[in-house]
Amino acid sequence: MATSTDAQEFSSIKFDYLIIGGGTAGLAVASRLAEIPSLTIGVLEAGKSGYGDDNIDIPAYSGRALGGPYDWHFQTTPQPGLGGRTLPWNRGKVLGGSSALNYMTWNRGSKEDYNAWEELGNDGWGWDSLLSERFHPPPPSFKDNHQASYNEPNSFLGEDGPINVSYTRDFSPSHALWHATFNEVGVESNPSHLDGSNVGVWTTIVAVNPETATRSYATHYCLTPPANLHILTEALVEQVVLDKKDGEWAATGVRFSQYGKQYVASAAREVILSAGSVQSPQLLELSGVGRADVLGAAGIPLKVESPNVGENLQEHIIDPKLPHPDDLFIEEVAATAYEQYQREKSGRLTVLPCSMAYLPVSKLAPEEDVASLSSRSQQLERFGAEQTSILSSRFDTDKQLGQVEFVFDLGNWNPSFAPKEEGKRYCSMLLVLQYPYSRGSIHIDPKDGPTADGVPATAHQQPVIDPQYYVGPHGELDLEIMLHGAKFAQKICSTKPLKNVIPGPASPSSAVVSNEDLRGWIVENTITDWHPIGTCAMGGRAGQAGGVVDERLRVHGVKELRVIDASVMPLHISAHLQATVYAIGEKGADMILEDAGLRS
Ligand SMILES: Cc1cc2nc3c(=O)[nH]c(=O)nc-3n(C[C@H](O)[C@H](O)[C@H](O)COP(=O)(O)OP(=O)(O)OC[C@H]3O[C@@H](n4cnc5c(N)ncnc54)[C@H](O)[C@@H]3O)c2cc1C
Repeated sequence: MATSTDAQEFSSIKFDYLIIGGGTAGLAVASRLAEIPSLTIGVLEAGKSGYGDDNIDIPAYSGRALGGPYDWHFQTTPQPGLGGRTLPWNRGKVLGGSSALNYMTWNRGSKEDYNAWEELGNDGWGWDSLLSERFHPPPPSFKDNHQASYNEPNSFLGEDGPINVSYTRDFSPSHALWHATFNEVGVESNPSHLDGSNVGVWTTIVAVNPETATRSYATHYCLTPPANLHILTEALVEQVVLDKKDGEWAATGVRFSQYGKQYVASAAREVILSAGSVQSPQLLELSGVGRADVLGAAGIPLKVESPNVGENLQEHIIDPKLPHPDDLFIEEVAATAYEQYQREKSGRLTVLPCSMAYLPVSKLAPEEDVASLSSRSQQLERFGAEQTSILSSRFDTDKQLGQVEFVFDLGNWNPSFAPKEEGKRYCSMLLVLQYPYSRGSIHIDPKDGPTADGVPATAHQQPVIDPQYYVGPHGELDLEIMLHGAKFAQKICSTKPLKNVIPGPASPSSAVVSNEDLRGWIVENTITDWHPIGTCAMGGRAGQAGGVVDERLRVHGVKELRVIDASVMPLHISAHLQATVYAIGEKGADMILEDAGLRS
């Protein structure tokens, strides 16, 4: 893996394009731009390379890197809607970014999710094949044994590309019960869940290369970088350098620090911000682009007033339910599992959560409740006519969109749950809200500056992350949808064949019966799904009044500066994010090359 930590040498290079953040989108952009040999590309990544580390590579070890040296260790502010709790918000501080930390699930939203972005005036962002993966089909017997089905021959899966996706080699014993249980309550298996509608029950594919049985992630875009691609690690970008060109602000480079020393690197063509949904808005604000009140309070001189920087934060949220498992677990012998993994690339260490189902609220709640939720969604004032119409149409029964996701996994996913019985093991039924109404924000913290000496807030400090979970009329709607989801999850856990191995509820306990109690349990147990978006959103027709970047991802009010990462999504999608983020990276790189006249 050819990266460098030589900041002195890096800052002496004359770059055409500089990319801030060597994460999921950033490395996709960098490697695509570097395909043009006449261009010189630089990437600055705050973390180290974790290439070859078992805690990143081995599928069943996913989760181990959370809270360790590859994590930014972010936290939300105390959330009134969660009883005052703060939530840890893990993000990857490592080459590959959050794609090195995630749980490897690989899926897409429904067709309507992307079409909604286009309907807002972001031309070119509708559902049209954006394939960035190389799919490895399983053998036919495997498909039947594990209900691992995808649509042939018209599958919307890539056949080329640096990211490899496949079915896991082995499955948890619980997966054999998953489809049948949903089928029993009338939910059909969906063999084409990647082709534009994810509604139904299915077996997910994952970002794992089956030949090596290891995680396939953004670093694989740049394993052997060409000579014109320079990747500097352990370099924290502190600011985008903005200079006046022909009377307008333009990005000309970045200021960064490494091991306590300050440097500048310059870009002749463009700077690209790919620091993710938490730090792309932070860096815009630190560079003088954002809300006047936020920048003023933190001591940052305002260059471009942009009211939506850091606003519009949307997050998927999880409620982990924990039924008692009976005989699902097989005895774990760690050393044997590791040996088997090394020898055969199979066994327990290749297992990931794969049991998925996405359902519309109309499958979870009585008709009158769905009508009431739809009507409440139309009365929300915040979103404007276009967004309100898109959001409320998600309750239409003919649309069949996956408003709530259900995932089953062995193990305790609930950090608030302390098992009462020593040695007792649990499994988790996760329910995940896909189209949240709650809107939060991420901003630089006025507490961090200006100090008494006039030093403003810096990139070394954590921004204020305030997702506003379950707050106000928007949040109440989210809570109601989660309530219906939680009841449905209880129904699934008490339906055969899953019921046969779950003797009874653990959390919520059997004492939690009324809606009121269940709402209380949701408030106490909701955690992040690590899917923040929207903080530098595409504004569509509304322009800067509706977002931060235009549909070609150019920052409003600043020339030669783009944002390319999860933060540009204007509305949430019903899916895990990485496939879409890679697609944003690939599409963003195409746009850069087209706009520079380097590709038609
Ligand atoms: C724990 C976890 C589990 C997840 N599970 C799944 C899953 O199973 N499936 C799925 O599809 N999605 C999952 N996701 C979501 C998905 O991984 C992310 O949405 C996606 O990777 C975000 O990509 P990004 O390019 O926007 O940001 P990132 O990949 O986070 O990249 C941002 C990069 O910028 C760097 N950076 C930030 N600030 C600076 C700075 N000032 N200077 C220099 N560098 C900087 C960061 O270190 C990082 O490398 C998960 C995410 C997490 C964290």
